[in-house]
Amino acid sequence: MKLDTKALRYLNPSDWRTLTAVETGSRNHEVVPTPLIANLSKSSVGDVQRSISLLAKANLIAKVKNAKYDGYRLTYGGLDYLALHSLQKGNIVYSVGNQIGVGKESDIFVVSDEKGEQRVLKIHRLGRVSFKKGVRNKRDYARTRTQKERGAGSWMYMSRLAAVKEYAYLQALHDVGLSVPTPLGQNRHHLVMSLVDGFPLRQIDKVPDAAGLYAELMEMLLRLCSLGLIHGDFNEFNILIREEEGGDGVKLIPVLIDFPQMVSVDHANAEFYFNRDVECVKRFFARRFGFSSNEEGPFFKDARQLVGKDGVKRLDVEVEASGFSRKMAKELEAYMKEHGVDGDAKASEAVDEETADSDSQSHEEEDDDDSERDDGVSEPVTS
Ligand SMILES: Nc1ncnc2c1ncn2[C@@H]1O[C@H](COP(=O)(O)OP(=O)(O)OP(=O)(O)O)[C@@H](O)[C@H]1O
Repeated sequence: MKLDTKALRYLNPSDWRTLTAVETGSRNHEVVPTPLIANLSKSSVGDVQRSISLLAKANLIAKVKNAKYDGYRLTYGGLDYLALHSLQKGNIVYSVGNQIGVGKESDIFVVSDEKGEQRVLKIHRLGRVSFKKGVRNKRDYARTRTQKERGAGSWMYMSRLAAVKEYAYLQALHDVGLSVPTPLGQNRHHLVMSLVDGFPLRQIDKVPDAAGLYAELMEMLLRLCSLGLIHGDFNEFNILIREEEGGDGVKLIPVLIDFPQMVSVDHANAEFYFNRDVECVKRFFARRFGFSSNEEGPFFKDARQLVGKDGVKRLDVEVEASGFSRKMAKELEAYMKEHGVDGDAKASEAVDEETADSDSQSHEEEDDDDSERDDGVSEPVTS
């Protein structure tokens, strides 16, 4: 989805208040009635009318005729503006540059701060799939939705949860020195992190020391486990490789970038996810680099022993306490399950030698037409 920031500069305070009013009103209104917008925005009637028409023209809000009354709803563009505006006020983002990634559930942009330093803006867009197909719209306006559907079930809320989750893990992992981008800020469904100067492992054809890199990735999985976490989507799409000059030549450093499925080692499906992570790396190294380790494992039962060993912090517990609660985790998980969101695990499994070359592209194409994702990776336990 495009992020057209043109109007960002010319919105005046009344426009921002009006946009915020539509957002606030959306919490309990499918379609926010115009008088409510006026009321919430605390602007004069004339100002509100002007702002509404400007916001509608810029596609930040959309007019909806509902059976009972006319009103407006916030668009993804409008929510983007509110998030960006807050990130700009917090001096986290100054300007928005090129889009560098389109995921199934997110868009990635390069942004810069005031000094021109480049950063990455990741915008979570859960629910975009149903929007595209109009499924959700039809459902939304055909009947009155329950409170749960309006609030907790909405794309806005779920996208925000996904960003809160990613940011909480990013912070926790960064704090303990795991190789992840530096978290820089989060607002609504947006999060900002440092730009990693590297490429997804997926795009790398040759490595000087496959055994070394493999060992490092397994080490990372075990380290995560010792911190109480299972990645759940640990694969060549979510590991960036950057080069670092060292005394003995160039070293390849893996950086973990995406944790849509991160779960606690105590999660009912922890073992399944752990094994799948291990298998993903094994399969990729065999296929791409012709490397297979002589060692079996690592096994979950051994990895599980590492949890909390030598006083290591449990990040699953910490993250839960830090703002991404167990209730939020459950809501997000249920939503992702319902919508067939399952990271890249299946995509990685499905690709064989023939398609492996043009992969980054095929991954994107897949994102586009595979709208109703049905990854079908069976999980043994439903929690
Ligand atoms: N911090 C970063 N630095 C550099 N590039 C990044 C960074 N974060 C993401 N990218 C780029 O954007 C791409 C998509 O990122 P990410 O995997 O986080 O998005 P996603 O929406 O979860 O994708 P998908 O759903 O397809 O897995 C990455 O493959 C990488 O090329």
